[in-house]
Amino acid sequence: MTTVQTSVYEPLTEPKAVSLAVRLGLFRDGAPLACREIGDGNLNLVFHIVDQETKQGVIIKQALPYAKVVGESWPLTLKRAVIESNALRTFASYVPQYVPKVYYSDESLAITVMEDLSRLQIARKGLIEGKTYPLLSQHIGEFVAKTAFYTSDFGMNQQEKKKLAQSFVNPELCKITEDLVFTDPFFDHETNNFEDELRPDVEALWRDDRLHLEAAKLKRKFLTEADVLLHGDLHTGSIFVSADETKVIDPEFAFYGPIGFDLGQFFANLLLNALSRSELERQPLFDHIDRTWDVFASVFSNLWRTESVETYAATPGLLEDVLRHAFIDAVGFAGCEVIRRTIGLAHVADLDGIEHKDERLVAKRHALRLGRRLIIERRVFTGTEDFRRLFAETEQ
Ligand SMILES: Nc1ncnc2c1ncn2[C@@H]1O[C@H](COP(=O)(O)OP(=O)(O)O)[C@@H](O)[C@H]1O
Ligand SMILES: CSC[C@H]1O[C@H](OP(=O)(O)O)[C@H](O)[C@@H]1O
Repeated sequence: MTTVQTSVYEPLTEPKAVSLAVRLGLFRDGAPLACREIGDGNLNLVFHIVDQETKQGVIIKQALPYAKVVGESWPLTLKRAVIESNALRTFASYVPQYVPKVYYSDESLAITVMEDLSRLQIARKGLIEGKTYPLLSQHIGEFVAKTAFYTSDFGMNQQEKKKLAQSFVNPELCKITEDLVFTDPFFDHETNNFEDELRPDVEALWRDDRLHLEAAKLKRKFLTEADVLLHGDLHTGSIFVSADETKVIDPEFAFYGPIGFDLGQFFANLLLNALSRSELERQPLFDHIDRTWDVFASVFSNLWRTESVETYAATPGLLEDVLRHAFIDAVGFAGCEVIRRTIGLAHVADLDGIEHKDERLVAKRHALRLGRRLIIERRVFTGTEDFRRLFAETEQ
């Protein structure tokens, strides 16, 4: 991986980002450059630098030595920038059409210089505006199927896979997910954040032994199953989209984990958007869940049958077993994500943006019932149509 180490770390400012872009020769000599810090995520700085004449831009993303959303009291490794640029390059070797081009990265400065995707829109924003994006699920299904297959023990040399997995050991970022997705929301923890009116509903979750057992099994999978290279945070805020193009960004949580995790996060964020919509406007979200799974299963199965490097791949029943477990796990992981985005530290604009408080509380209570049953009843799911059924059953 071509990540260079040149300078001493310091957080960039807009003028310093411009100087860096000039020093790196990213623009023609004398180009009139404008720069804005546009980061709206929880962790990093993102500088958008544009040549005002040609309108061509680049993105310089820089990790801070702490989690931006909390501040310096939450130190966080700068190594996540290397993980992010290496993950983008690894994904690009399988699905270049679905990730931004990485032009340059520097480990000491914790920066990734990449393609400017401003022509597209962040999927979460567009979905909140009611857009539907007909190709989103086909593209994400293919992205997940190809990256999962080609980084698995069935799609690559098994010794090389172990080395690749080593290079993506990502303990600090995984710990964030272990805590914020799988643990804190299920207990009375200081990171949780919810409206006072939800307290009785939340306390019921904290007392729910059955839920705890199933959440614990899912967390154990996340901790122990080094199956495929995951994006690790595949929510709709990590996807740029238009009517015909899809690009996945922000894989700083990448690591080797259970195959169903990315699918589960994506399903959950579609469900969170559905929770913010009226009944008549929800169908496109469920259609996206159907299509994501169908495309994933079909592309993954085709690769398994035609390109597998593992002798046992042809064993009748094995592929079906892998797909079945990926699906069940995805349902459970989706449940954890729905719950944590409702009462945990990091919320989503889909729910928090519901202006009328009573409506917001109705949607959030629905989210908690839905998340709980996704976790507990994941094994009785026979297909993606069960998301519709459970969504309707948990409405009241
Ligand atoms: N390649 C890109 N092109 C254009 N805008 C980008 C690009 N990458 C990130 N952004 C902008 O910066 C925001 C935060 O980026 P993200 O990678 O999600 O940061 P964080 O890691 O802090 O969550 C995105 O929501 C998007 O608006
Ligand atoms: C303290 S990190 C909280 C939350 O933020 C990350 O998302 P993003 O980088 O896209 O803002 C991730 O989902 C973490 O769980």
